[in-house]
Amino acid sequence: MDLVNHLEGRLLFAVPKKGRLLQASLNLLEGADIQFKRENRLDIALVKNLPIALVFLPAADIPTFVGEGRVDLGITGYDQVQEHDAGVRALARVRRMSNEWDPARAAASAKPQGCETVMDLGFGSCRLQVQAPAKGDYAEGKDLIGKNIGTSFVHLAHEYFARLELEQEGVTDPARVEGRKLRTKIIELSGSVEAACALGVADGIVDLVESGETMKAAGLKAIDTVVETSAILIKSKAPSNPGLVELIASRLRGVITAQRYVLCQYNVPRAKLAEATKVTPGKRAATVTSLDEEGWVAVSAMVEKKRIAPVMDELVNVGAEDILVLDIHNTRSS
Ligand SMILES: Nc1ncnc2c1ncn2[C@@H]1O[C@H](COP(=O)(O)OP(=O)(O)OP(=O)(O)O)[C@@H](O)[C@H]1O
Ligand SMILES: O=P(O)(O)OC[C@H]1O[C@H](OP(=O)(O)OP(=O)(O)O)[C@H](O)[C@@H]1O
Repeated sequence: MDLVNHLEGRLLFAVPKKGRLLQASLNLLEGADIQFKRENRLDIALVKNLPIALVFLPAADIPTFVGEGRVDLGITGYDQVQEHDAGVRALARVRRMSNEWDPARAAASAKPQGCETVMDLGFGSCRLQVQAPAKGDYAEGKDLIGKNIGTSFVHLAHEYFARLELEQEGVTDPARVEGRKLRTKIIELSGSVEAACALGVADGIVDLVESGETMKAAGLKAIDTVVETSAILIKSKAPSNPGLVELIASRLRGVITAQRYVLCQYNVPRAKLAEATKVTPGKRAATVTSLDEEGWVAVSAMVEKKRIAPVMDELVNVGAEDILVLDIHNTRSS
């Protein structure tokens, strides 16, 4: 089937085609019952049960497609959106300074540009950090001013060092950051950035750190954080079907909540109810029902998965009995 000719009337939804965000994104789509079959090597898949087409793109390109309004929705890292936005600021500055810049024409091409964050998706958490050799003398970002910096995040690295250089010169005007000609040399690398210091290409790097294992193995240490990031859902400023965007967002929110929470049920003497519901206040409020046994009630409340063990300990101390913890398959709320 010629998929490109079947996109008419469908909401375009960009999903990372590989890398760290791929599997968690696919799990989320499955949880939201977005059904599709991706043919081998094809980067477009039609959703069977909704008027959506999934477009599989590199995470780094998704903010561009969504920001230009070519794709309605996308899953990518917050770091990638920040890098894209820093690139747009740099380009705008170059245009303003060249003859190409025509404010009237820019205002006339009025299609809203840029993307908006719909929600945090709760996975892909890591930090974009400035790193230097663990055994070297560089202890802070400013020690790397004037040095060689390897990174895939060239625009964020440029802005970071532009700020430091201006600070060192005592300049406080933030407008001078964009497009500043740097004394620091930013070297663009597309992967395995950590190798750059050991191989003499760079004095320091700006790259992502999650567990810190890659950084440690390369003999590096983090000396500053540029951006804290996690996966986010973004939408274009003028999506083709805002109602469908809302529906997808609501389904994804339901899946994420279900992944984060468990349902805790227990019986407790009515006299201890106030104490017990302080331990499990629920998302909005705990559900309390009377038991056949005089003086006892049953309580059920959602509890964050990561807190469930101490919560159960506290419930036992309060006098709760028959404590059950149940997985939540899916949730929905307005
Ligand atoms: N170690 C990590 N832990 C958690 N999230 C990460 C990690 N590394 C990257 N990410 C997130 O995943 C996004 C995509 O990174 P990833 O390295 O998977 O990209 P990729 O599309 O495979 O590109 P590349 O070919 O450059 O590696 C990053 O922008 C970041 O938001
Ligand atoms: O702190 P850690 O848990 O070790 O993770 C950090 C590494 O993960 C990412 O790279 P990835 O493995 O995705 O490959 P890449 O270098 O090709 O981008 C990132 O660029 C770091 O290299």
